[in-house]
Formats: sequence, structure tokens, C-alpha cells
Amino acid sequence: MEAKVLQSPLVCNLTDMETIGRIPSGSIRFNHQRVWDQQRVQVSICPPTNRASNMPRRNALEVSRSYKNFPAPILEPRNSHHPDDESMSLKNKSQEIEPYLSGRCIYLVGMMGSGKTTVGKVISQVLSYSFCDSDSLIEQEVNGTPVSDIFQLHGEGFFRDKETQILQKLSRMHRIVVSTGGGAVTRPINWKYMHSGISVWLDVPLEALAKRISAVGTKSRPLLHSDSGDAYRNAYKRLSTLLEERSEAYANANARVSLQNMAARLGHRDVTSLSPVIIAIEVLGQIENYLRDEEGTSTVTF
Ligand SMILES: Nc1ncnc2c1ncn2[C@@H]1O[C@H](COP(=O)(O)OP(=O)(O)O)[C@@H](O)[C@H]1O
Ligand SMILES: O=C(O)C1=C[C@@H](OP(=O)(O)O)[C@@H](O)[C@H](O)C1
Repeated sequence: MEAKVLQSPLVCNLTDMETIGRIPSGSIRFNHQRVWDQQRVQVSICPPTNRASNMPRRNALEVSRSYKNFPAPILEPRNSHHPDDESMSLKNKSQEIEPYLSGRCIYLVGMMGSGKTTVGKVISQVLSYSFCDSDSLIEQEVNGTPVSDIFQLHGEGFFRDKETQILQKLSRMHRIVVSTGGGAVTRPINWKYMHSGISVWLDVPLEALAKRISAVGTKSRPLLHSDSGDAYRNAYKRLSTLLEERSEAYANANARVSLQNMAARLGHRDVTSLSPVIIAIEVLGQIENYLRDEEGTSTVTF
């Protein structure tokens, strides 16, 4: 099913998506916070392409592995780099892979605060995809009830059932970037639906997650909420337990973007200076690796 693309804001609802086609992409500009400008990086743009396919061509077997089935990272450190160049790199990378996505949805999975919504919006815009936050769709289904109230009024099981129903509906649609809830990975049936598209795990260190979440507060995230004590320490402790329970489930994703690895490779002291745009480029690059592997194992050639 073709999905409606909303230009700005990129939020959508299932009724909209079931009815309308695409809006052509316009020019793309991204806001960069000052902190993200301080340590700039050069990213690889347009590797040599295969003439027949316009797809960067590498033997799938030559792609080195960094984690389980996930190929090596994309971005390499170079000279200083301007945000406009990052936007250009993002656009180039999206144009390279877009034809090979065949309209498949992109599911971002990862812990609460990993940036699924922030990075997902960047990716949806550059691909002219729609953007959906599965939590928002659940809230719409429950008459606009916020997630925290759904947990309180109906319990987590009810929320998880709604989450599965939403993912089932989304699995029949196309051209959507889906920001999933952090716990969506825990139900095997959800993977059946998410594997209708391409899934990417945003793997963010616990320190960064706890910092981001304690900065915005835990009110909207019932599994982390506590009224007393140090917000950072509480969030860190709870996230740490959840990650231990879930990391195997996250590894079901087709691709993984590790911010820790990115920061190390780009020569950053920690992950805080990795902008959503740089992360989005890496996500698209990892999707490209996945597609290339898929091409390698498929009888169909691009
Ligand atoms: N790359 C980033 N650097 C710094 N802060 C970020 C980054 N990505 C997201 N954030 C912030 O972290 C918080 C959680 O991000 P969000 O996209 O809502 O995560 P999720 O959807 O995975 O729960 C937000 O306040 C957002 O602004
Ligand atoms: O990790 C989880 O179990 C949850 C994550 C939340 O989504 P975000 O990951 O978007 O915060 C939301 O679905 C709910 O609070 C439960």
C-alpha cells in the first residue's frame, strides 16, 4: 500500500496513509546544533558505482564484519566538514539506495532515547518517505491517550497488544520510516511484521541514553519513570536492566548502527557530538550494505 508523505511535520496517521500517494521531495536543509558543529567530519560520498545498477559495487563476501551479521561501518574520518556537505552526503546516499529499497518500510529499533524519532524524521524526509512513530499511532488508537496513561489505565499487556496491531497494519504499507517503541523487539510476532521491511538497530551507549532521557524527563516513558532520586542514575539503572534483557532481540535487526563504534572511528571523544544527520547517513550506509548482501544471496541481479 502506498503511503502519504507529509512534508512538515512528518507525523502521520494510519487513515492518512491508507488513502494518499507521495508528495515529491523538495530541497533539504537541516538544522545543526552548535555542539554538533564543533567536531566536524568528512564523510565518504558516492563510492564508485556499478554502471548497470548505479549501485556501489563490492563483493558481498569482501564486506568485513563488525558485529555478528552486521557489516562494517560506513563513515570514515577525513578533513573538516561543513553541515551543508553532510546534507549533500545524506542526499547522495539516499539517492543511491532509494531505487533498491523498492518502497520497503524502514523500521528503526533501539532503546528509549536512542534517537529513533529524531533520526527517523531525517531519513524519511531525505527519502521522501512518510514518518510514523508507533507510540503516537497507539495513542491515536486509544482516543489520544498518552502512552504513560495507557500503561497506568490498561497495563503494559494492553499497550503491547496495540503495538503488535499497529505493526501488523504498517507491515502492509510502503514508503514509511517507522520509529518503533523501544520494547517492540521483545515479541517475536512483531519481527514477522518488521521483517516485511528493513530494520535498523540504533545502538546507543547507556550513558548517552540516560543523559538524553533525564534531560527531557521520564514522564512520557512509564518504564523509566520515578518521582524521587537522581533522574540520571535511576534512568541508567533501569535502562541497563532493560538492555540486558533485550540486546539479543535488537540483534534481530537487519542492520546495526553503533554510535560507540562511529565515535571511535571518527575520532570523537564520545557519542554526544554525533549529529542526527551523521547518524542518518550511517543508517543509510548500513542499509546499503544490507541490500548489497541481499543482492549477493539473491538470484536476482540489480
Ligand atoms: N544524535 C543526537 N544527539 C543528541 N541528542 C539527541 C540525538 N538524537 C536524539 N537526541 C535527543 O534524545 C532525546 C530522545 O530522542 P528520540 O528521537 O525521541 O528517541 P527515541 O524515539 O528513540 O525514544 C530527544 O530529546 C532528542 O532530541
Ligand atoms: O522501551 C519500552 O518498552 C518503551 C519505549 C517507549 O518508546 P520509545 O522507545 O520511543 O521511548 C514506549 O513504547 C513505551 O514507553 C515502552
